[in-house]
Amino acid sequence: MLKVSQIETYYGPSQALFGVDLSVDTGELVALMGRNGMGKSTTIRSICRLTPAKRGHIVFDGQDLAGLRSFQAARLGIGLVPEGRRCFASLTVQENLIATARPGVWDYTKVVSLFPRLGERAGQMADTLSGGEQQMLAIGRALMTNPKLLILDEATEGLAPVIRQEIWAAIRRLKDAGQSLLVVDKTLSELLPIADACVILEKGRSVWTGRPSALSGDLRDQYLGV
Ligand SMILES: Nc1ncnc2c1ncn2[C@@H]1O[C@H](COP(=O)(O)OP(=O)(O)OP(=O)(O)O)[C@@H](O)[C@H]1O
Repeated sequence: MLKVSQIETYYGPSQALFGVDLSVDTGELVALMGRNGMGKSTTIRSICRLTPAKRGHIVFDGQDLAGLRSFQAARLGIGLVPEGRRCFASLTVQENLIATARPGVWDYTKVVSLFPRLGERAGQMADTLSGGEQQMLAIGRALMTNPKLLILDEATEGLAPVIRQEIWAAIRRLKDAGQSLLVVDKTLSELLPIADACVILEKGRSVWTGRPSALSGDLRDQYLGV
């Protein structure tokens, strides 16, 4: 479904990615890992065409993304839950969800059944929600676009344990339903058991790809600092 080959990405003159390879097959959950500042968010921004790669190729669902704008990548079926959530503050929960709706299996009723709290808060403005509720809204909003691939960037960061559990339960349900997922998250104890493959980034390069079961203690020490 997604094949990223040797991408190199810059912020102005400053190079952040020096050659990242990764792929996500249909129905797979791929964990994108690495310490702080190693290039995970930049890889995601490159895939979504928010910070386009200068070199290398990204092919999604058979189409090369070169030259596309970010909204066009979204239209092809790449759904992003960005770091920091970015809900529409001046819209209600229901309006946030309906604003991005596109036809498919995910609709308002289904999103609210995944996150009942969103249904309870349907008429509330997004900026009055707790951080955890905003995160659920960000995931729900991405699902409303009916993405072929859903990308989650640190979706459980900084949340209370009980809320994190709700979000992990939702991610597991999505995976069980066959949703293709690319996930960045530091909670490896939750992420690894549901990942089909892991890609480790180090200084803007993909340095290891494999099954979670092959991720040895030495690799974790060397690249993840855990
Ligand atoms: N807007 C920006 N302008 C300039 N450099 C940036 C910008 N955003 C990120 N970088 C740099 O790009 C590199 C990769 O950062 P990136 O945010 O992709 O890493 P990350 O693995 O997602 O880290 P974290 O886990 O801290 O979010 C870092 O050296 C970072 O300082």
